[in-house]
Amino acid sequence: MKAIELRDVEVAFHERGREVRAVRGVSLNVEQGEVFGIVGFSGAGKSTLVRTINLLERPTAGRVLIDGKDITDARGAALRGIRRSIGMVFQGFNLVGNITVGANIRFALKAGGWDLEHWAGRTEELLRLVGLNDKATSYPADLSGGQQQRVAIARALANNPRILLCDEATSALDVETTEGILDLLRDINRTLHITIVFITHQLDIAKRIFDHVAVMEEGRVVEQGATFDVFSAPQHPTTTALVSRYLDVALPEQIAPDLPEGTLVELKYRGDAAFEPLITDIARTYDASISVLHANIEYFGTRPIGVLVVLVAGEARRTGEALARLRSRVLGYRVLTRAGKDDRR
Ligand SMILES: Nc1ncnc2c1ncn2[C@@H]1O[C@H](COP(=O)(O)OP(=O)(O)OP(=O)(O)O)[C@@H](O)[C@H]1O
Repeated sequence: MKAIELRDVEVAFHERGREVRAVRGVSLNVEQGEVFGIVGFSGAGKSTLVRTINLLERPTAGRVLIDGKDITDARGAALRGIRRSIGMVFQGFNLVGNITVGANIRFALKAGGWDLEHWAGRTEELLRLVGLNDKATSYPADLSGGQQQRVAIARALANNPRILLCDEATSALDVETTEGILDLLRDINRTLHITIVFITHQLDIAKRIFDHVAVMEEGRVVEQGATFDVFSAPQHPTTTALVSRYLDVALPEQIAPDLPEGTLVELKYRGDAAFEPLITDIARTYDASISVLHANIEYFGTRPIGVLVVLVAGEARRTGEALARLRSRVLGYRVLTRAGKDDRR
């Protein structure tokens, strides 16, 4: 079942007589219970698009459906109800600084219409869920960035939302803290069955938790699908650029000039296919020498994408045939120059 459906959504801003079309005719479906990612470079329209889901940004055109119900024109009490059923967390945490962690959460409970008698119990329950049971009386400034984001997540979950929107929720955090927050979000997604929409420009986040992903560029969704499929065989130049930035191998320049003669090639392949036998086979068939200089496997969810850098040497014509054969068997093929700079073919 679809938790979120966007149909031909447009958002235009008017700034000093100029129109900015931040979102241009975006249609996408987010299934109930999944983690859906939106990736793209800065200014692509990701935040604006996600803000249409809870109508923080009202579409200029198009429709927004939540659980099959068209909410595009909701106002007043109906709009407040929708906002309560959709939690949101931001890069900058957005906690109120001069009140305690507990008070920040009670704020959300009050807005959600909870009876006073349930506030204490619910606050404790939420803080326990995010692993901060002992922090109710602390102030946000006394917590680490990761802890502050945990409070923001607890607050966003206060009113039992069915959907959680995360806008660059880990971008202000270091790698280890990010991992903790991503694990927490995955747990919340699995145990509470909350659908998550997560914006990021970082592929290492995308590969860890997204089930499906949409790639945005200049207000449009240029590619979408299952995360592994999109990133293992990108179709659009923006996706290719995102993946390349993440997966490309930079050989240390000092070893490159010392390498023996031959062609240096970077290969990308779906890591579930056994690749080593193929290399041995090609080397034997074309009487070429193929040495593996670098091998790396990156997991997207449970599925791997492999990156290899090989040096192919031998008699020129046979080597050319070996390279052509290799190229026909991989997802990505790139000839590297000795200085480590690429020479795209
Ligand atoms: N309130 C606004 N008024 C005018 N223009 C806006 C407004 N909000 C966003 N924009 C413009 O819309 C475009 C998309 O912005 P948006 O923040 O949605 O992109 P983004 O992909 O989330 O970028 P980032 O990753 O940098 O946050 C940008 O050109 C931005 O300047």
